[in-house]
Amino acid sequence: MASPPDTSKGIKLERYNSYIRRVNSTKLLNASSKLLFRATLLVALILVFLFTFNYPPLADTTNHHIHTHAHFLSSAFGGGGAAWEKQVRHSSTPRRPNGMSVLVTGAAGFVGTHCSLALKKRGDGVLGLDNFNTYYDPSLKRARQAMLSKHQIFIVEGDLNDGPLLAKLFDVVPFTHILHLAAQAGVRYAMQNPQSYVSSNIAGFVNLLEVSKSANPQPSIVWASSSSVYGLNTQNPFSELHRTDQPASLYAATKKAGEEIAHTYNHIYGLSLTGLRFFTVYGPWGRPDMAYFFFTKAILQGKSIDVYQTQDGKEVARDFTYIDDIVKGCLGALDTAEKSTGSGGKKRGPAQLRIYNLGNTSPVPVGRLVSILEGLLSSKAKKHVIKMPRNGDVPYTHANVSLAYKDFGYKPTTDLATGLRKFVKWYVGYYGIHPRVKKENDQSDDSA
Ligand SMILES: O=C(O)[C@H]1O[C@H](OP(=O)(O)OP(=O)(O)OC[C@H]2O[C@@H](n3ccc(=O)[nH]c3=O)[C@H](O)[C@@H]2O)[C@H](O)[C@@H](O)[C@H]1O
Repeated sequence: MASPPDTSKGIKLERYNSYIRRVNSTKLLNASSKLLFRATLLVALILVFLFTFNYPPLADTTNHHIHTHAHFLSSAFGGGGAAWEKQVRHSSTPRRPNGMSVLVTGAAGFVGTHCSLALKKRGDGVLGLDNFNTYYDPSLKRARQAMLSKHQIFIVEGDLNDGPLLAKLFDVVPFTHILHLAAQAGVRYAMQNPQSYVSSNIAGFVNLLEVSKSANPQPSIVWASSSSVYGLNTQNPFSELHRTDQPASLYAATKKAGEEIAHTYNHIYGLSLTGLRFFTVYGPWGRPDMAYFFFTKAILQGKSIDVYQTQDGKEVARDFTYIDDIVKGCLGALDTAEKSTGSGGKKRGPAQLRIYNLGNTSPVPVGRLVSILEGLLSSKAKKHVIKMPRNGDVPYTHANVSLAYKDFGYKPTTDLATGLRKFVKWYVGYYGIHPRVKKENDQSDDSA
């Protein structure tokens, strides 16, 4: 009889194999938990990094971001996060039927702040963009930002030259309009820092147009040009038909370049573009680098001011235009802006291309500006009358606004004395000054 086969070796082998399987599966488990741990650590590190640098900032109150932003500008935009996107959407959503959704660049600037408020008050959606640069006191820009924030207007802190950031904004919001006011302003500063004009007014504008032409839908764009484009033009009052090929400053040249660049993007991509030539805009929440503003400060401090006159001893004059009139002009231009005709970078037909003067139609000599301020501040200015330095200034500006009147009813209504009274009232309130400001004829003023 054949003996039964010996199975003891097979059983031993089977036990050994199952032992090996157990050991291997434990190793596998350990390896995968290590991998999971490392991945979690990496995600946590990325999150800590993003929150530390707060980019893009959620609610920014310090100057710290001016520097961190510069650091990030060269790198690609990293995405905004859900809370950030919610703020962006909320701010830009219109609250009236057929309301606009407007991206306001330079929203923490003088004209940007006033226009943002006016748009929001009538039910349009407004998202601000501003780089809070230090060309003039950024704390004034922060104060404007705080005022806008009270009206549920969110300002994204970023630069026009940050392509990924702009693209992200257009991903999140289908803007119907852009009110493009961000720029390097100031005529005389262009001799000190020419590159900043090229960077903001040319490169930044092109970047904005690049993103706009690729957007779907393409927005309609209204943007700030300048009375300075008339340069050495001698015909008066300045009409949009007059020559603008003789700029007297680099500032003017970059604004004129903007007008030509607008033509190109309109021609190739069907972008609807409206340029507004602002004439020396002044008023509450204004720009400290402008003469009416720093004259006020100097007069109150008893310091001397330089009052320019032309080389042949004549008075220099400006068509000073009050901010509320400019805001009406900006809204009128937005309301009459036709849709862009292209989409996703392709033109589908001819689109609107416009240029308008927005001035006051009533030039006032700088000497008269000073005497109005003296009256309002009850202080004598220490005037130092000098020949206008060769710094890009022009002797005289005077707007013909009949085109803006015809197309959107633009009609300035504030004379310089009335506007300066409102400015001085704001100035002394904002800076907490108690001068001997005249009280008579004082009218209530809602400032912004
Ligand atoms: O319309 C514009 O497109 C520009 O308007 C504004 O430029 P300007 O009209 O030059 O305003 P602003 O500097 O306030 O000088 C006012 C007057 O004071 C004279 N002026 C100036 C300085 C000084 O020390 N003394 C003086 O007499 C000076 O000669 C001038 O006659 C904006 O700044 C500019 O960004 C742009 O938007």
